[in-house]
Amino acid sequence: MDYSEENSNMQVSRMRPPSNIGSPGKLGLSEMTQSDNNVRTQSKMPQPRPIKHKLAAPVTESVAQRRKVFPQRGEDPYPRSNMPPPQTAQSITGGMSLADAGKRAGSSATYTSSSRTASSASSVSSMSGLPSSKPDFSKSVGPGHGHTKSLYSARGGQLSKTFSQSTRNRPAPNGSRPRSASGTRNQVASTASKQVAKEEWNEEAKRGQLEGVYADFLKMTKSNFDDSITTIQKRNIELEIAKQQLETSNSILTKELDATREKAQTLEGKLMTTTISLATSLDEQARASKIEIDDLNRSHRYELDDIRRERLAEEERQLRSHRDETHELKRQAAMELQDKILEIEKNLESKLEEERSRRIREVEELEAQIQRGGQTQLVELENKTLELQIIQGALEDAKAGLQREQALKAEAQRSLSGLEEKMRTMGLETSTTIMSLQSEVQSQSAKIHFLESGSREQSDRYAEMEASLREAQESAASSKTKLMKEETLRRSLFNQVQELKGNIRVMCRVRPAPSNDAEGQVAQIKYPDVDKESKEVELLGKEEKSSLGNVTRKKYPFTFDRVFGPECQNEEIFGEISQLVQSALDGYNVCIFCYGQTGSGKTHTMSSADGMIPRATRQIYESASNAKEKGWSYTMEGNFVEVYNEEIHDLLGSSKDFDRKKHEIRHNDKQTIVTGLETVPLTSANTVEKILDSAAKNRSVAATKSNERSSRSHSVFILKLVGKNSTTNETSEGILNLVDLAGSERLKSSGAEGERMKETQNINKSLSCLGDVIGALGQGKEGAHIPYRNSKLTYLLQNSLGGNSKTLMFVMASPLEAHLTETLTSLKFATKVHNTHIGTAKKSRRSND
Ligand SMILES: Nc1ncnc2c1ncn2[C@@H]1O[C@H](COP(=O)(O)OP(=O)(O)OP(=O)(O)O)[C@@H](O)[C@H]1O
Repeated sequence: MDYSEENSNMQVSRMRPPSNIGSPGKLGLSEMTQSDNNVRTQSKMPQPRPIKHKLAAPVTESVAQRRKVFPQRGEDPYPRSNMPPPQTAQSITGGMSLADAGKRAGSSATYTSSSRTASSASSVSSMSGLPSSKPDFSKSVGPGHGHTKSLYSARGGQLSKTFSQSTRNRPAPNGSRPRSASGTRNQVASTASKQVAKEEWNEEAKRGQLEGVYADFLKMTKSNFDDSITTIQKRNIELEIAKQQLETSNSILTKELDATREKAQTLEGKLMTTTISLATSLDEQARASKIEIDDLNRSHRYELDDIRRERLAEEERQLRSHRDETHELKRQAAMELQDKILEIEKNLESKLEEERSRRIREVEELEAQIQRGGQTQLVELENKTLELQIIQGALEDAKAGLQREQALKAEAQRSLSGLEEKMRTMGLETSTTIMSLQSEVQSQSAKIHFLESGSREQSDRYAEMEASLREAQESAASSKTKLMKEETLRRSLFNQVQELKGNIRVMCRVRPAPSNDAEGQVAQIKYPDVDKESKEVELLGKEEKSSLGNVTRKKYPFTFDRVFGPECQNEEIFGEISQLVQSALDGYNVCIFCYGQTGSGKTHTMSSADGMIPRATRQIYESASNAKEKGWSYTMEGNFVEVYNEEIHDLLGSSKDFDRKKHEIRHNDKQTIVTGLETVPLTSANTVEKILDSAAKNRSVAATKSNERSSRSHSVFILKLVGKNSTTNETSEGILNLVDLAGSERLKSSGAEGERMKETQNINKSLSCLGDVIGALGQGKEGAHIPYRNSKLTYLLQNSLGGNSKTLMFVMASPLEAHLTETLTSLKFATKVHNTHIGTAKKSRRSND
């Protein structure tokens, strides 16, 4: 390469060539090294191939960073650990500290590789004309690159050595060139300028000198070049070695990479196998787990089912025991209540009885006393009168005697005076006679006096007796009045007892089983308190077989005001209701009805020869006649009707008129009037029997499946009782309704069809209306609507059901197992009625006072 040629194209440097060319110092070598690097780049020296692609980037980054000045890179002068150590800088600056160098240069922020490069490049280019913009290999592999350094350090100490050498050979920064280098250069320049000044005028010499200088410079340059070439060759060798090392390491690394890849593949294979086996085992595990979960679920379900079953059984058991307990408690409470009521009743009854018997006793005693007193007094009076008469007679005799005596006395006195004269004449002989006569006169006078005093005593006694007789008569009159009052009190106390018993009372009667087995088996019916109060009845349901084969029977316990077993006769039953019948006489509206299915014994209880109707009328007659003594006189009249298919028929009329004659029910001033009815006055007890006979003939009887002689209508016997007390001027109006209801069996069990079905429907409708009326009355709301008008039966009984009346219901039960369902239905209905409390009854009684 011809450098002179090259220089001719270059701009002429105004700088004087260094005079000290022949002794190239460290600086010159250093600068050349930099230039050589550039030259090496120009001569297409093989660049060290980046080992890894990743290595290229940090190099560029390093270059870019190095191009920045400190202020651009921040205040930290050593942003990276690969910056040249301060010691190196110090050595470059000739023992001057970096801070000192900065101060001298006037800038503290020019210590950058780029400035160093630019300065060295420009100095070299200005001297050698080499382009300075070529890439600098040393920069790319220099110490500024931490990664590279570390890599190279790892690969071999030689390469590291080369780099450090390269670092050491690097020129100092432009602004802080070392004193030695600049001094040398200045010395050379001043020496040259002195020589030029001396030989200014000697051009030849000057040219020769210049040529010599130039030749020296060339020599120096050449030697410098040679040195540089040697260095470069050495460096080249080093680099070759480094390249070989790098290639070796590259091949090792490639091998390692291959091995690693193989390993990776193997591992991948293994991983795949492991993954597959794992997946398989996981699948198996999942399947096993699923099966296990299924098993667990199933067992859990079974357990749950068991627990649920157990819980249900437990709940049922508890419920049953609770129900039993509740029932027992209720029963006990009811029993206690009933006991209390019974006790109160008994107390009241006993008190009443005591009071009544005491009063009666008193009255009887009084009457007896009066009678006794009167009689004895009369006897006494008679005796006294007799005595008086005797005394009067005696008195008369005494008076006559006295008169006689007086006449005798007068005669005696006359004879005495005659005698005195005689005595006087006769002397002393007659004085004794006179004395005796005087004593006789005195005795006679005393006798007269006595008789006179006895007569006064007798008349005093007579007056006394008359006074006591008057007293006795007055006391008898007051006792009679008291007795009347006692009767009124008795009635009110009796009514109180009735009220305590309840204005709606329910009694149950179980009829006896038929003698033949034709009607089927007898149901199991128990009477738990038959020996005590006879208020309970318990039905045992049909046999039920549980899933475990246990045979059980359901118990149906019921409690009423009284329960009559099959052996009870009508007489005993009437004993219980006779007091209620008495209430009708006392002015109350009384309603007694029999309820129950067909054939359960309603008609037998109510209308048979010794049923409630004949017994009630008989009692009423008796009571009415007894009440006569107490001043009461009664008029009684009866009606007998039937309600059939919501029509009223007069049972005392002609059956032919049933369809022709329409009867209407009217309520007038709390009285019920049924138009067009035959009213029969009850003048004797036997009249009732005639009435019953006539009614029985007329009564609608139809054959049904349930009972061949079943009554298909409700029959109502109405007895009006109007009483008047002539003594107290009181009046009373009571009504006794004795109702024999139609059979209550359900439509389904009756098997009725056609006309019978219509009958059954109507019967059921009116019975259900009766239940509604009782239910509405039981609610006890003042002014509440009571659905009397919903059926003919309830409308007819309007004044005998509720407020102003006393009601008694007989629920009749059949003992047959075939009738168990119907019996239960009847008893349940009766229980509802029994649980109803109807307000206090009021008697229809007026006082004329
Ligand atoms: N307590 C009893 N003692 C004896 N026999 C009875 C008794 N109760 C009912 N009977 C008899 O049972 C049969 C049916 O009785 P009853 O006619 O009184 O039943 P019922 O309920 O009035 O039927 P229906 O609703 O059809 O009028 C009759 O033969 C009756 O004599």
